[in-house]
Amino acid sequence: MAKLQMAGNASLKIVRHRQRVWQDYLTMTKPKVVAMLLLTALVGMCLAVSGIPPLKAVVLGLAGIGLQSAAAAAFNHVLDRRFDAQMARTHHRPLAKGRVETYKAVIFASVLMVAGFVLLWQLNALTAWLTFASLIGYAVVYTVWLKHATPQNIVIGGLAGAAPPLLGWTAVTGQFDPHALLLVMLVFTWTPPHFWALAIHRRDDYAKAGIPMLPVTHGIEFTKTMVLLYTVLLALVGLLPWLTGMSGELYLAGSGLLNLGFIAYAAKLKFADTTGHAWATFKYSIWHLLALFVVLLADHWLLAWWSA
Ligand code: HEM
Ligand SMILES: CC(C)=CCC/C(C)=C/CC/C(C)=C/COP(=O)(O)OP(=O)(O)O
Repeated sequence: MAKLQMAGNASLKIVRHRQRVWQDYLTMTKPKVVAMLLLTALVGMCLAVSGIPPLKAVVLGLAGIGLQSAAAAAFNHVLDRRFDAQMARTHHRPLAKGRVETYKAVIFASVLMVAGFVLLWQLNALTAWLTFASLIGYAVVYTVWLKHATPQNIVIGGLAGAAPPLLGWTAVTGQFDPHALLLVMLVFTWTPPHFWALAIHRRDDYAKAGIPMLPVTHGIEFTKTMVLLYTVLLALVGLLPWLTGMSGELYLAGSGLLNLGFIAYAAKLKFADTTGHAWATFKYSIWHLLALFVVLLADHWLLAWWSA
């Protein structure tokens, strides 16, 4: 009986260990961020055509962009492991804690990267190379260089995270379109208030790790002003899809409300509250982007249905 119980405990330990390993590898891919990137890519795919985009482009495109984004995130975990270990928010990460060996994480990220590239290559070379450029932009240019070089790091580096709508668009059409760049501009101007709200909340973490994020180099008050200015800029950029005729009135109303909400959060952060409101502003930014892209899609399909 005792032997049976010991064997049971041992197999339970093995199962728990396996679960932990899976969990660690999943964590390295930043799954929630990748899910959001894929939503923006999917909307890019849908807006690229008047009907429903071809299934092959959707499946291969999302899988390829998802794998390359996950690879970029895993490379970021590898290259940032020493800085992650110094910050309260990230010190428990698999590589920072040493639960996953660096060479295994590099192999994992490389396999995802190659698999993603091969899938996208089946669609077209433009999407494969653009996605690879975004991977390098985030995993190397931002993580290794920009992040430690200038407080404008996330503005410039944000271009890689803003690329998926364009990647989705080219996955379907195989060519550039200025309308796709409007979608990129939306995510690009959304990124600074998204990140700086969080950076205000986590200022001491970044100071401790010696990373020159804006609240560390220019102070919290200045960063709050920049958050507010970027939400206003985002609201203006948000008008462009409607002004250019890409999107209709449903988009105008929905994006208008969402952007006014973001301005209200940023204004409260700047004028009416202490830094305590920064976390709420960061959380709002995530729901804002999700809803903005759902509204873009709903508007696109409603317009197509209306004129069908
Ligand atoms: C350079 C650009 C960006 C920077 C520096 C940045 C930074 C961050 C950081 C540090 C977090 C973690 C917050 C936490 O501890 O909970 C986060 C969360 C998040 N970011 Fe960003 N971000 C960027 C761009 C983007 C983009 C382009 C997207 C999607 C289109 C995105 C989507 C998200 C989502 C969904 C979360 C929540 C993840 C979760 O709850 O696990 N971010 N971001
Ligand atoms: C192929 C392609 C589209 C690539 C883009 C990939 C990608 C995952 C972009 C998201 C940007 C992001 C989460 C930045 C945070 O990094 P951080 O190091 O500042 O944050 P951390 O401290 O939480 O790691």
